[in-house]
Amino acid sequence: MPSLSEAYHSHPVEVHHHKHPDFKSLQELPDSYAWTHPEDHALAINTTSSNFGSVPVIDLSDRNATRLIGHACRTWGAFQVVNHGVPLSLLDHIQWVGQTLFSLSTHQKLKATRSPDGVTGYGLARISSFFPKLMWSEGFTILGSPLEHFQKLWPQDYAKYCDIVVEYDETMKKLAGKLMGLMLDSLGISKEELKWACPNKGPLFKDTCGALQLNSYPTCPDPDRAMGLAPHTDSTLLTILYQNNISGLQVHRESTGWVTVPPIPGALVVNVGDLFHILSNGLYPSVLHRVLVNRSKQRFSVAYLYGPPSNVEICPHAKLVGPTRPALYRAVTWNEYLGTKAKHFNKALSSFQLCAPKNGLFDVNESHKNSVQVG
Ligand SMILES: C=C1C[C@]23C[C@H]1CC[C@H]2[C@@]12CCC[C@@](C)(C(=O)O1)[C@H]2[C@@H]3C(=O)O
Ligand SMILES: O=C(O)CCC(=O)C(=O)O
Ligand SMILES: [Fe+2]
Repeated sequence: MPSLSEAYHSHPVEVHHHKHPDFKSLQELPDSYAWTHPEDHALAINTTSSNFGSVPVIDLSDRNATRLIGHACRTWGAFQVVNHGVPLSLLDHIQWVGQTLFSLSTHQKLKATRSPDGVTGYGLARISSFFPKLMWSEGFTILGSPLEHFQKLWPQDYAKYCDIVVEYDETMKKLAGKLMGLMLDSLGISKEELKWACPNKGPLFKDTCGALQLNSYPTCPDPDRAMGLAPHTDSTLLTILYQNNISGLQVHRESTGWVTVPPIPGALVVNVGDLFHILSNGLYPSVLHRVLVNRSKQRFSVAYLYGPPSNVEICPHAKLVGPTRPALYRAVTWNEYLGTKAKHFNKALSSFQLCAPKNGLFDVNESHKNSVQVG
């Protein structure tokens, strides 16, 4: 069974780590990081508005939680959760791990560099190659045990950092299973109706895969022209995001444009990912999001990227497919999806489309041909 760590073997993602700057030493924004240019509207960073409210905040102990989650997924593709049961101390601890990691010297961090065909380790945003400008951030991806990398970063005291990551991973996995159940429930699908969710032995959703992404957005000398993390959707079923108390995350909504997701102490942000989009047959669209940076405060976040067991094919659920609503996507495993994302980035989802919603039917091969390869 190919594991997630092999997702990029067929499509190595070349990111030029040697260009990695020491952000702190830069007094001015280098041109390679400047996303706005008077003649280049395509790269405009403008936040359209933020007077229209933001993503719903849902109390998981509310008896209407399922309905509220359904509404949030349909209309925003994202929501915040409170009363989620994750101890605040654990959120503090994982933030401490991230902050300690990113404040190591560049030389030290590069010892744990992510390889082009690997998933884990330190590096610039993997999606960098699809954009003409660099992003003002650094990241660290963890899959399973962080031991190997952490031993390189902290030869003496890696164990205490590992313990926190393992606890965070386990806690997020449980919460993700719960959220997955609620999201399915809101579509009228019980867990028993999703075969892979119910293994013969052990708890529901026990064989799922998860990755942790630690992100740091250093203070920036010219934040209005910089981009922390460029617009993207996550290639997951769902993503649980912890952000520190510095705002920067924005979600895109057709009707309003870019909307800030304000940090709420102790709350977690949940994003619908591309695989849930497929599973829901397009009813819960994956949310486009990005991160802006600021001049005076370092921003920090941790994403738990949640997906199905690696051998499972995700397809539109039978209950959501019928004569008036054909299956919009073909079946795909998480590995195949990540490989396609690495190659086609924001064209990945439509490359699995079976019928174009507006222009009627067209064949899958057509859609493959049409997907543009950038970078
Ligand atoms: C399991 C995943 C999901 C990944 C790839 C791999 C590990 C890291 C994830 C992210 C995290 C940052 C944004 C993103 C777009 C990126 O560049 O790396 C994500 C990507 C995806 O959701 O496609
Ligand atoms: O930093 C954030 O708030 C968002 C990070 C993100 O989108 C990701 O890691 O996929
Ligand atoms: Fe994301």
